[in-house]
Amino acid sequence: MRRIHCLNNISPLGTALLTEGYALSDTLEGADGALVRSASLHDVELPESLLAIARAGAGVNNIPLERCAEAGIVVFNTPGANANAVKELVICALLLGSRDIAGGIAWCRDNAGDENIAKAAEKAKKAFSGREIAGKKLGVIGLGAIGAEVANAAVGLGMDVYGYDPYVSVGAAWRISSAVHHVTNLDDVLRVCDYLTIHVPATDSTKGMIDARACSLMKDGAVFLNFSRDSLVDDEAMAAALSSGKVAVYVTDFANPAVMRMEHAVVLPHLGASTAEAEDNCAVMAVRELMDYLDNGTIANSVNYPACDLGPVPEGLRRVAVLHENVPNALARITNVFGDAGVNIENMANKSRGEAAYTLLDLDAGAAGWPDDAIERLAALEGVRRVRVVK
Ligand SMILES: NC(=O)c1ccc[n+]([C@@H]2O[C@H](COP(=O)([O-])OP(=O)(O)OC[C@H]3O[C@@H](n4cnc5c(N)ncnc54)[C@H](O)[C@@H]3O)[C@@H](O)[C@H]2O)c1
Ligand SMILES: O=C(O)CC[C@@H](O)C(=O)O
Repeated sequence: MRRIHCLNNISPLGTALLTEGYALSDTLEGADGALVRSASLHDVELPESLLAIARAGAGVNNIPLERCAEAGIVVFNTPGANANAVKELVICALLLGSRDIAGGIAWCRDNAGDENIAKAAEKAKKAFSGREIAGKKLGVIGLGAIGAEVANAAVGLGMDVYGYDPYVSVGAAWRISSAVHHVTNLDDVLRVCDYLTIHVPATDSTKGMIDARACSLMKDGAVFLNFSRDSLVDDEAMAAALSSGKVAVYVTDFANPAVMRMEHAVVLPHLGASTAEAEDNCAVMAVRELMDYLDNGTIANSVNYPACDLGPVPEGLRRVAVLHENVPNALARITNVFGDAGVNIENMANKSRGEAAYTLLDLDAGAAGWPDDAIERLAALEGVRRVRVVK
């Protein structure tokens, strides 16, 4: 029985896909796989039993990717599965940053007991007037699953869109409307746009990307949207930019004590992916990735190991999966273990990604029989992180 532990609430549409041979487990201890959303695993001890973690979502900054890779734990995410949900909220945020909708709603609530509220509203409304987004310039920083959708939707709303992403994938580039201006320098986007929205992952290199210098380059009265992660924006710099009027409104999906003190910040409690549809999509994709890895050794959409796929295990063969370091001679050492034992390698795949590598072998032991010590010998090889008989 394979045991799966959910570290957050995961849509039942996903967990219902767990077939015979799988069971949900109440604890991480003893689990083969884990499903997670935003729970932080940085300070969590990961049990020896754990083979894989699937993040039902895009951002993986809550998971210690390197520690997992070294321990032979494959981490997956679900690219694009919640992009539409985030795009829709970003469009809403563009409007929240343009019209004082939040102020207007608060005024109505505050005057709920006034019998003459209709008349009073006509007088009060000038305090909440705004501007239209059509015809304005929008800068989209990061053109992956979400950024590309935001850029295209904004074009549809009549905005003049500028996109910046030095690492854009070919697939994402194909999805971007030809009306989006391609900008190769972040400073240029910051300088020309009335609205800016950031859709890059939170990593060491993107931390504080929107700092005092970036804010100083923005147009006076720019509107900045952050639906990626709070670490991308230097809170002190943003507070100063809001106080001086450099930034008119900061709409962020990430509540923290610093942003709660900022005047002109519109703060949401991480609602970007909180739709039934996105939660279902992410859960279904995460469970499928986890099961395909546990059942067949297939890796698709991992963020710490290379993609690798030999399909379902052929009848009569034994599949062995080896997670190892990407070092010279690793493959020869692995295949020698079976050559020495007279086991035929019927099919094989070997892929690498940075310092990590993965080898899948479909084996036929034939008349010689399965060598009892093969797994121990593989596990003892230099640079091998984990060996598993998949089937
Ligand atoms: N608010 C929410 O609920 C919510 C939901 C989903 C995702 N997110 C956040 O949004 C981020 C983006 O999600 P996605 O699905 O679009 O991911 P994605 O991987 O499809 O896209 C990220 C893009 O950022 C680009 N990029 C990386 N570094 C960059 C840099 N320095 N400058 C410009 N571009 C850079 C990459 O090339 C890639 O195209 C996630 O990492 C996550 O943190 C938040
Ligand atoms: O699970 C969530 O609610 C948020 C997910 C989101 O931040 C993501 O990175 O996909």
